[in-house]
Amino acid sequence: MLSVKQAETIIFDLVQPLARDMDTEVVDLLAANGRILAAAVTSELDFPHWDNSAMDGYAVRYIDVAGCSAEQPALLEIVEEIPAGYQPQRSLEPGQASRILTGAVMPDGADTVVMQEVTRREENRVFILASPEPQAFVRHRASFYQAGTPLLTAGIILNAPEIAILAAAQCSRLPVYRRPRVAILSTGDELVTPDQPLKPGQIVDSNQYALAALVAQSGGEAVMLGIVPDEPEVLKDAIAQAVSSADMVLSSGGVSVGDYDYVDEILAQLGAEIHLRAVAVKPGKPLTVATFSNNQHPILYFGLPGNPVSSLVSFWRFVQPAIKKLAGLAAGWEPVFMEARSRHDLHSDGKRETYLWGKLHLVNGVYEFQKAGGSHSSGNLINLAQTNGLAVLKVGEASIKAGEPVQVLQINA
Ligand SMILES: Nc1nc2c(c(=O)[nH]1)N[C@H]1C(S)=C(S)[C@@H](COP(=O)(O)OP(=O)(O)OC[C@H]3O[C@@H](n4cnc5c(N)ncnc54)[C@H](O)[C@@H]3O)O[C@H]1N2
Ligand code: MOO
Ligand SMILES: [Mg+2]
Repeated sequence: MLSVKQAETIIFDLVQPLARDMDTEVVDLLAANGRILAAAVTSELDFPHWDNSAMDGYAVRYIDVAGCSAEQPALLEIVEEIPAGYQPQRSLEPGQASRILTGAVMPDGADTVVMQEVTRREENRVFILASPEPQAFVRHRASFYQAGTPLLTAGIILNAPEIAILAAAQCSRLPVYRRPRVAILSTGDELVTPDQPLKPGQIVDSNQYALAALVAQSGGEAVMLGIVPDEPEVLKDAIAQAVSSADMVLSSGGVSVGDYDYVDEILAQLGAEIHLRAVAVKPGKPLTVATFSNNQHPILYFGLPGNPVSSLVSFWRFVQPAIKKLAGLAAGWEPVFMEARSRHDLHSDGKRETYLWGKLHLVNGVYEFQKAGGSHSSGNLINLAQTNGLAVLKVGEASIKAGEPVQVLQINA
């Protein structure tokens, strides 16, 4: 059986990001929030656009005020008032200053700003009561960004800072990657939808909903294909349809060794290349990963285990990074682990890499891991509520004692 690390390498290497030339759409700035930029952006504007003042005060010539003090103030004549948004009309001559406000354009001749608090105004004259540093409080043109140089690179996620930068650069329509379409189907004769009456022996298809929520959170567009019975011909048609309509397919159930576990067999019949069938991980051991290469873009197929927690853990560990990479994210799509101090003794059988779900708490600057109470059975959904981390016990690591460090995979972040 493959280790988690080996499986991860195989899976992530199989993912080919959407194409920058074809798989994009142009959206308005606000609609770009959370999307992935598909082309590099440069601006023809310098930032700041002009030399301007960082303070409310007086624009001066440094040479006029160097060495002054409260005892021996420099006295300057005020020749103009420059609020933000106003183009200065006067150039400073020796002995002159301009009243200037934060963000306003520096007048010609001035090289330094003196903040209001170290001045005393008398009508159209100002006393400078302390010697500033040369060029104090001047934000120089292009000191933050030079026109024509790279502003934002392709493959980054657009959040509030990037939206602000793009607005400032007057980019109101942007090329972003389209969201990858991820088809989801649930297999099992025992499954019903949440609004169907439950007969004895039946259970509700919760995986479809959990996976759809996770796909959306990961930047994909979930295409919910519903419940497919454990009938090979029906399942075959459903998988074929899923593959032809999406960039990635997720099924849950039917990947173990039971009499009704048909997924692997059908994938083989449909001509898929199967890359792995099981991983030494708990929960989530039966995991089938296959590719269909009959399309322009290879379609990655994940046959997730049916147990509710197993399918989610497989998603968090392997599928989420794959969707983010597929979606065009150039960096930072990998799973995020953080170190925490365990609040409890954690146990595993040491044979498979084991993931225990719980909550990370930040206490005095240190993360602590609180294991969820109740059963850590892969069939128990209930105690997953409000968890945000999966503590990892490596193969051969049968226990981690309370107070010891543990690696925790961040989920639902
Ligand atoms: N003899 C063996 N039996 C099993 C093994 C094994 O190695 N040898 N592995 C076990 C492990 S580990 C897992 S995990 C499960 C995986 O089973 P399948 O992927 O084949 O899933 P199913 O048999 O279809 O269902 C398992 C379980 O999950 C429930 N389920 C299925 N789909 C959904 C859904 N959409 N929403 C909610 N719950 C779902 C299903 O009713 C079953 O209870 O196999 C073990 N067996
Ligand atoms: O590996 Mo299974 O996923 O324990 O339930
Ligand atoms: Mg089964």
